[in-house]
Amino acid sequence: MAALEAARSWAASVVPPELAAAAGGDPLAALAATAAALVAGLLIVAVWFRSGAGAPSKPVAAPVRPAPLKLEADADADADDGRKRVTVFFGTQTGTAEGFAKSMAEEARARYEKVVFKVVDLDDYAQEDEEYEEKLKKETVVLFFLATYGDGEPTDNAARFFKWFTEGKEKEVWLKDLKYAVFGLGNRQYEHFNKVAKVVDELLEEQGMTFNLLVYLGGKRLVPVGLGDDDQCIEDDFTAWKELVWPELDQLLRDEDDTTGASTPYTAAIPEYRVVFIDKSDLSFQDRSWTLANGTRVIDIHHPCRSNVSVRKELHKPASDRSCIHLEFDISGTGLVDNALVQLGVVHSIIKVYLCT
Ligand SMILES: Cc1cc2nc3c(=O)[nH]c(=O)nc-3n(C[C@H](O)[C@H](O)[C@H](O)COP(=O)(O)O)c2cc1C
Repeated sequence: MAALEAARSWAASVVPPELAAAAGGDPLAALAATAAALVAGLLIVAVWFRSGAGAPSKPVAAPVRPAPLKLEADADADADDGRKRVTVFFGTQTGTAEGFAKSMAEEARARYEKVVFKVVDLDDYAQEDEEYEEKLKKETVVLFFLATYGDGEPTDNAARFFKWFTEGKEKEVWLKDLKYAVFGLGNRQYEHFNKVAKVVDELLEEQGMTFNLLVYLGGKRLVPVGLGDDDQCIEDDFTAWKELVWPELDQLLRDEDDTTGASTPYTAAIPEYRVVFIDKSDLSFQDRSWTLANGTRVIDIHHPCRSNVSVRKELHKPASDRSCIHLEFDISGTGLVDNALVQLGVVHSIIKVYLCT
């Protein structure tokens, strides 16, 4: 008891009277409460530091392209079951080429149900340089989607392949059977527009040529290199290039008993259009649109409106026996789009159509 009294009188000398009053007038109780609060505070600080929240902030790493997801349809892509196979490679920095490669493969799977399409990051294709040759020898049809960066450089994930492919030894013998098509992703504002795609396309063609000339006649390059330009609309470039590729793939991938035909789910989903060529002087076609009593103009299949063709380009070379015409219709002023919104850039007044045979 004497010790307790001694402690209480020492506490009274160190604890401020207001604090002792808050603890019911007992300076020892006030001191105990203060010590408990201090210990609890220290514990909270210790836990906070352990959790890392109090650690000095680390430098933020540069964003890294997320690892590509393995597509479900790729799961059986390596199985040797006698099915035809197409490998779709991509070299990308910000994902556009990867997106195009996946979209192409997805559409192709619907067109050619019996064929295996595999989408591959060029970096993942081979761990060692020698593996590129080993694996490419087994390919029969490949599609490349390659972006160009910097001073005409490949993307990070295509750099190792590009170095090996451009600096490596002669490849003509094993390239002889490889059918290929290259789509480049670039921007015309840069000096080396689509350089990587152009180089890969040319090397593939050149390196197999000697052998091709000797052994058989037949192009290895399925279509001219696609030069996607994101200064304009790169999606349109991709669409136009695809229209050239499908007829070539039809020849390579369709079996004789294949009934899916070119009218695959993709084309079936597109509404049918009737193309009517009219003479400028034919006044009966001048205007069949119909205006309601309230002034609303009706435009439908029975009441078509005229629009001007602002662009007409044949995408095939003159030597080709096929045709793919890129048409652009300017529908401003037809009432199909609001001109004010067109002026603001909210909607487009150009409709692009590809007429291909
Ligand atoms: C920093 C930078 C450098 C680029 N350099 C080139 C170039 O030299 N040549 C070219 O054609 N395009 C160049 N481009 C355009 C890209 O290739 C184009 O945006 C492409 O669509 C990107 O594809 P990705 O998203 O698959 O990486 C460059 C773009 C950036 C941002």
